[in-house]
Order: sequence, then structure tokens, then C-alpha cells
Amino acid sequence: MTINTQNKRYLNYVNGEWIESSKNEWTENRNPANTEEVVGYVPKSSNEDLDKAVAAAKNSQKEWKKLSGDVRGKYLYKAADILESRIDEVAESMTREMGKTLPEAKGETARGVAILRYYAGEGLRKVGDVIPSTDKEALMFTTRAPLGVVGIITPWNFPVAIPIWKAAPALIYGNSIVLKPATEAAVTCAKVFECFELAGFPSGVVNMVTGPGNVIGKGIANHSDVNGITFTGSNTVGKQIGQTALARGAKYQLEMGGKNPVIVDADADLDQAVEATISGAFRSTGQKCTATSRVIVLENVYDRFKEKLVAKTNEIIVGDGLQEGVWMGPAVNERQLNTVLSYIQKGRKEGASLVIGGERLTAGSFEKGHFIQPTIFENVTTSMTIAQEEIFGPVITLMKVNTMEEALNIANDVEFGLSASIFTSNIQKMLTFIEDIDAGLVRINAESAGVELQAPFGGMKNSSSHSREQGQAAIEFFTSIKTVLTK
Ligand SMILES: NC(=O)C1=CN([C@@H]2O[C@H](COP(=O)(O)OP(=O)(O)OC[C@H]3O[C@@H](n4cnc5c(N)ncnc54)[C@H](OP(=O)(O)O)[C@@H]3O)[C@@H](O)[C@H]2O)C=CC1
Ligand SMILES: O=C(O)CCC(=O)C(=O)O
Repeated sequence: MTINTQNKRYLNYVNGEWIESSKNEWTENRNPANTEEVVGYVPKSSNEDLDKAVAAAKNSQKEWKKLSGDVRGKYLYKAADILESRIDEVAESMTREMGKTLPEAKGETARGVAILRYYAGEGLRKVGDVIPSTDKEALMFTTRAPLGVVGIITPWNFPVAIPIWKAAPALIYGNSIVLKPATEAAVTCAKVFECFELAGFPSGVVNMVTGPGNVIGKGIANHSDVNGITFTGSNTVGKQIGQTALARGAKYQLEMGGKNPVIVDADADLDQAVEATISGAFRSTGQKCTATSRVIVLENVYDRFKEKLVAKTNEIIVGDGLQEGVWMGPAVNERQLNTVLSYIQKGRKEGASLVIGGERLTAGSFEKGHFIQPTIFENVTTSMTIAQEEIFGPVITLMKVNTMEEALNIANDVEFGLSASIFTSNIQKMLTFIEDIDAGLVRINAESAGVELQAPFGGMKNSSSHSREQGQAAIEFFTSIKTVLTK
């Protein structure tokens, strides 16, 4: 496979051109599986660069919104075709830059293609309703207006899918965009923008500015010409963005953390529950907001479930995600690795028992990467830090309960409410779970992670700003309703 990402400088994409940042300073992105390998250099842009991008977006949006949805959709279809033709290259860049395995990276890129096509099709779907007026001579209906310039701030854990699932609906409904990718994954995001460039979007409609979160991200939240901000990332940053946007009257949408539970009932198919737990907890090295984090098991199946879970976890092959057969890659960077290790230490200190894993991997080929063992704790109580805070790493807490009621109480006893699963064959328990669980994504006999592009995505409690992304739900954020009465 050719390596065409190495040692290259990836510029900002502004007003239809690749341009250097005014500061000419660069961040070196290294491969988390082998930190000796430089994947590329990305700009440390300034507010001046951001201003140029926002001005270009503002200027171009006036014409863009006047195009028909059908015409805007054609640009998205074209971008999808180009991205599809470059899946191998984009996926390889993703694996090198942030560590997820190549099959996962390919799956994510293919998902990006599908999202672009889905929203391209939205250009021909209805945007409003006819509502009966009390005046029999009047026609009353709703239509939708784009927000204007949308600022998009994205994380490193889905460097293709998340930028696309925010950009595609913004664009189809007539907004222009300024996207700030996570610095950690900006090379891969630049490759998505290369596809946008080749798709021929009018100059200024799609812009990307890479730079530090506390400069460019903050700048987007603060910018008086950015009319809406959509963000995925940590709760700390999300709350700051929400407060900044609220203070100046901009619309905002935040997708943040999770502490997702899986309940395993006594009548569950244990093999299915084990498979889903492993996949939900450890794929992408646990670095998903939807990752399985707490596994709450009814006591009469606890020992059998634990035995099967440990046996399967032992089979996981950790390594460089580009290598065939590797199932779990490294943590994205040293900071993330250290965060995970510090949670493991806290778990031990607070009295949880380590069942398996818990260590950084450093021997042999692991020496140059940020590798960590998949880790399972038991004897975990709900007050422990590892049962409350988002770890964003391959760590599971096992919790034994006597009743389904206790399981549900524990499942809900966190500040988050993103995704939750139950494994059971009892229909009544399924229905109770659907009704009582605090989660935006409710999964029955299915893993907590993995969302479908055509369905609403978002959480309850502190997991989101209570809005939903993706599917038809996206129209609610990226447009404003106009109620029209004509007579
Ligand atoms: N819900 C999710 O999917 C994600 C959750 N997280 C959680 O967050 C933790 C920390 O990860 P991290 O990458 O630091 O997440 P952040 O929330 O810091 O980063 C997400 C995005 O926000 C940007 N950003 C950072 N600071 C600011 C700011 N002050 N104003 C505006 N934008 C800003 C980042 O830019 P830059 O990259 O330049 O710093 C990045 O583009 C993880 O351990 C995990 O718990 C992280 C990623 C995704
Ligand atoms: O589980 C998924 O597919 C999506 C997860 C996600 O959006 C995230 O981790 O930010």
C-alpha cells in the first residue's frame, strides 16, 4: 500500500483554495501506533485565518441558498462518488493518524459516503407542512430557511463520519460551513475536503480552518458572523461553547460524553451479550461516546457471563491497526493513554478488583505506540469514579445485581444518558427498559455503539444539548421554520 500522507503539509481550505495560515506555524501529527512516523503537518491557524473563512462563507451563502435543493444535492452526490473512489487512501490516513483499525476506518469512510448520499436525497424531500388556518380564505404553511454560516467543531474519534454528518445536512439545507477539525485528526479531515474541492462546490461554501481549539474553536463560538455552531467532543468544552453561543444569541448543538450501560438479564443469550459487550466496549479502543462502559449483570448468570467475557477478551489482538488480524489499535495519543491509565489507577485505589488487563503495553513492537490492554474491573460500586466518569478507553466495569429494578437504578445513576443496552428475552423487561432508561439511544439485544445515519442520534441529561443529529432530525438544527399565511 502506498504511503502518500507522510511529511506533507495540509493547508486550510478557504474560499475554494488551499492556503497557508497567516502564522506559518505547524503541528506535527504522528502515528499513535508508531510515534516515529510523522503522518503530516497541519496549520496552527490564527483568528485572522478564521475571519477570512467566515467572510468567504458569509459571502457565498447568499447564492448557495438560492440554488434548488436538487442542485445542492448534486454537489453532495459528486462528493460521495469521489470519496468512495478514495476509500482506501482516506481510511489508511485515518488509521495512521488516530489509530483505529483499517477495517473500522474503511467502514467509517463508507459510512461517510452513505451519509453524503442520504443528505443529497434530502434536497428533493419536503421542508414544510400545510396547516389549516381558522381563516377559510387563507393558506397557511411552513417553510424552512437556512441559518446562514454554520461553524462545525469536530473530535478526532470519527474524523470522517462526524465532519460529514454535520457538514452534509448543513449544506443541503442551504448553509455554508466553516469546519474546525480536531487537530489530532486534521490530515484525514483535509482529505475529506479534497473530495469537496473536487466535487466543485462554489468558492466559499465549504471552508476548513485547522488550529488550536482554544483559538479557532473558541473563535467560531464567538464569531458574530457564525449563525449556528455544531460540536462533538468533551463536556467541558461543549458547555463553554454552549454558554458562548447562548450569550450572543447563536444557535448551538452539542454532542458530548457517555457512560453507557449494558444490562445482562438472567434469561439473556449470554454469547450474544458477550459479543456485543466486547464490540461495544473495545472497538476503536473504547474511544466512542457510545462505547459500553458499565456492564450490569443479574447475579444468577454473573459468573458464567464473566467467564465467557474474560475468555473472549483474552482473544483480542492489540497492535498497529494497519496490520491484518489486529482487532484493537492504540489510544489516540499519550494524553489519552495517560487519562485511561489514571482511571485504572483510581479504580484500584477505590477498591475495585482488576479481572484482566490494566497495563500499558510496551514490549517489542508496542514500544513506540500508545498501546493498552483491554481492561475489566469487578466489585465496582456506583459511587466509584470509574463507574461515573467517561473514561474514553478500553475499560469495562462489571457490576452484580439481584433484581432488574436495581439494574435500572444503577444504569440511570450517572450524569450522562447517551446509549443503553439490555440483553433479555423477556418482552416485559424490554418494554420496562424502553420506558425507564434515561438514554437517547435504547438498544435491545444490541451493542451500545454504532449509530445508523438515517435515525436521530443524541442523548439525554449531560450527553447533549437535547437536540438530535442525523436522519430527518438534522433539519431541526440546520434550519429555522417560517410560518407563512397568505390570503
Ligand atoms: N463525545 C465524543 O465523541 C468525544 C468525547 N471526547 C471526550 O473528551 C475528552 C478529551 O478529548 P479532547 O480531544 O481533548 O476533546 P475536546 O472537547 O477538547 O475536543 C473536541 C474539539 O473541540 C476543540 N476544542 C478544544 N478546546 C476548545 C475550546 N476552548 N473552544 C472550542 N473548541 C475547542 C478541539 O480542538 P483541538 O483538537 O485543536 O484541541 C476539537 O476540535 C476525551 O477523553 C473524551 O472523554 C473526546 C472526543 C470525542
Ligand atoms: O457509535 C457510533 O457509531 C457513533 C459514536 C460517536 O458519535 C462518537 O463517539 O462521537
